[in-house]
Amino acid sequence: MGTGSSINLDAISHGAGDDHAGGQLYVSLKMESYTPKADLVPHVYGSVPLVGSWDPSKALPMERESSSMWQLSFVASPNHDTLDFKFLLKSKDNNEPFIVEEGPNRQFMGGTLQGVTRLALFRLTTDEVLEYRVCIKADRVSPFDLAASWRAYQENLEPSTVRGIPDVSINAIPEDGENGMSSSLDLDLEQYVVPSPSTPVVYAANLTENPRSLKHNKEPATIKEREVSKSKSVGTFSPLEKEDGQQGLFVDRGVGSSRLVKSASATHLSDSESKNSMPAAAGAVAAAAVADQMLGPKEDMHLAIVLVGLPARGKTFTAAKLTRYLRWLGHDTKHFNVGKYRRLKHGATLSADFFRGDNPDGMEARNEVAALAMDDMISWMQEGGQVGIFDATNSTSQRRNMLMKMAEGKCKIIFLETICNDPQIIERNIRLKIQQSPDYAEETDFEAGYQDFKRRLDNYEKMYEPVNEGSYIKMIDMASGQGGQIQVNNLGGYLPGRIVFFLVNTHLTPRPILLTRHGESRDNLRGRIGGDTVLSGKGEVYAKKLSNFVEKRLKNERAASIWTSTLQRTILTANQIAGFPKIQWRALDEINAGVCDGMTYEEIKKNMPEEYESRKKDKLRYRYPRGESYLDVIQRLEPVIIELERQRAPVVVVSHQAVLRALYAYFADKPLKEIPHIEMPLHTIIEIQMGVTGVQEKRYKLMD
Ligand SMILES: Nc1ncnc2c1ncn2[C@@H]1O[C@H](COP(=O)(O)OP(=O)(O)OP(=O)(O)O)[C@@H](O)[C@H]1O
Ligand SMILES: O=P(O)(O)OC[C@H]1O[C@](O)(CO)[C@@H](O)[C@@H]1O
Repeated sequence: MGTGSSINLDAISHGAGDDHAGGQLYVSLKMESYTPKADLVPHVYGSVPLVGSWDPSKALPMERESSSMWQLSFVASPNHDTLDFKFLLKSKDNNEPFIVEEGPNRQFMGGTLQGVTRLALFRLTTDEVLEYRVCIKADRVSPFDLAASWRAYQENLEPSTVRGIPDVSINAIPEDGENGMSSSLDLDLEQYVVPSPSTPVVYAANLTENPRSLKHNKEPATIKEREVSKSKSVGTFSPLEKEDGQQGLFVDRGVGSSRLVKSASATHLSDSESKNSMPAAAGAVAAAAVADQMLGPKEDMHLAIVLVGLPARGKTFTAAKLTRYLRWLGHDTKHFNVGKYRRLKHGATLSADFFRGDNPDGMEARNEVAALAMDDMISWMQEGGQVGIFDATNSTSQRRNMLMKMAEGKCKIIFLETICNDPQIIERNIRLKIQQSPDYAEETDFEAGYQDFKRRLDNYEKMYEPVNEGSYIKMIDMASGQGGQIQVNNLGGYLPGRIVFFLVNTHLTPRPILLTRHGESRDNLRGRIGGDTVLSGKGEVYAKKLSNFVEKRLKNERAASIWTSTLQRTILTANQIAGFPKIQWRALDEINAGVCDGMTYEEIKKNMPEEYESRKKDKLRYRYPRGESYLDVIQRLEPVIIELERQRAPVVVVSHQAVLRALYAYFADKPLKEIPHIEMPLHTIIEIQMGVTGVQEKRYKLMD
């Protein structure tokens, strides 16, 4: 095969990461000034399975990047194994004819091309030769840029170079081929990819509340409706005023039908009311809600987390993540983004001048939309909402005092300031902003958008006053990957404590979380729930496939961990995975079916029809006699979620249907009421990709 002295290509430029830093190698093969010959398309074939193992019929087609440029890029670890390859021309959908370029094999080894980057010569006839310029580039960048570029590429379905981030598409090199060569990433996993049900990832601010003035403000027609809407209030307790004005405490501890605390005027909620009311949290959150409800001042029943920070400091990102966490715990939480209000009222193409501190019209307009959003949030709280996340820069004391005045007697404000001093992170954030923010969606010139945002940022920096009033949390350099710090002032209560604990454990380091049920068990075959049986033959096959998958998918990971429940079907499923520590979590055990454990659904329906009906009516809150409800499962999974957020290395979670529904719902931000009905098929891996732009998902079905 190809030989040649090893030289560093001029084209190789080391990108954002330092030479000694970790990170991936992005290799980009480009061929230009291709004048199409019939339907011949440039391909690459070579020594590893990804590129056909020298079989032209399995050559990898290059993608057209522009009218005259074709490209193929892949991710490799700096110490990847040698790749011998050649360009060839053939049609995409059949294998004849194909024309292989003249000359020796090209060889890519250890991140450098061996030999010079010669032209690609294709001999069509004895006297007709096509010449194409070839460019082979290898850049080393941090995982951050990988995640950011990949996201931008996915979202824009275009080479993300157009909007400022190096073009990256991930075509990995497959596993060991017959020639025994291993490679850094495995494209043959792609053959297992199945569609994900989740909606395409949307810019976080777009998912926030719309101004009430823009939608029908449907006031509940009668007191009764108002009572039911109140019963949506957060947590477990909400005062229910009956027609005669008497108070009854409504306690929902995740039990099949709402039970009322013994009280003189306790009244039973009608089915429609209990069914319609916001399913409350259970366990610790319920107990805390009782305490806060009974002991705390009225305004403490409603909490406003008011973001503070310069642009591109992660306010919206943090606000969206916190909203997702609190909703998953059963708190009625809404995210109000003032930028969205501003765009709806004043348009999305305002220049940096709108944000100048000496622009009276701009200042007035900004305060006006902030007050509008605050009014909406307070109105929502008065209808029963509990936690409002108020997302804006709120960058001056004047603005914050305005908000505190509006909140007096209505809700408790805690300021949450995000501070970032790392210029590289700020730079990356700005690039992501230009990529994703609706403010620049119509800006086709990345550089112009970038400069405008920098001017906007400069305008804010001139006016910025760090938080030093009231109750506040300061997150300082939490995104740098080296921990950062959190400062807390004048904070108390259960929920603020949970919020601080959550924020302390979150970070932005990109890493995958792989979720999978155990392999098919003997009880699955019999249709029996719960139990602790071993795997069926099919389940054992899955265990083997899973270990192969994990070995390939986590091949380049220095560290990872495997989490199972304490039930043998998950332990046996993970048994064959080698090389990573295994941890058994009792919290990952399947929902406890109590007296129904080991029964089939038919047997429950026949022998315990009232239990069967209760569960069917409200599967989220129904609790098996001497067993659990889904709300109970969520509560016991909260420490698992915190630990998954805290981990910086990949985690493989091997658990059970109900448990995985709850975990998946957290990452996919599914409403509580959907959790018990989420499709969670056997023998399928859900890869949750946690990264700088939020959560994405990919699914692999290894077998039926
Ligand atoms: N604590 C943090 N510190 C620095 N960067 C962060 C933090 N959290 C998230 N980020 C990153 O900041 C990027 C931009 O965040 P986001 O859009 O939330 O900024 P923002 O502060 O809301 O900006 P703007 O005020 O212009 O809306 C996110 O994509 C994320 O990668
Ligand atoms: O909430 P559902 O739909 O009954 O699913 C939970 C059930 O799924 C299983 O894991 C498998 O049937 C049972 O052990 C468990 O009770």
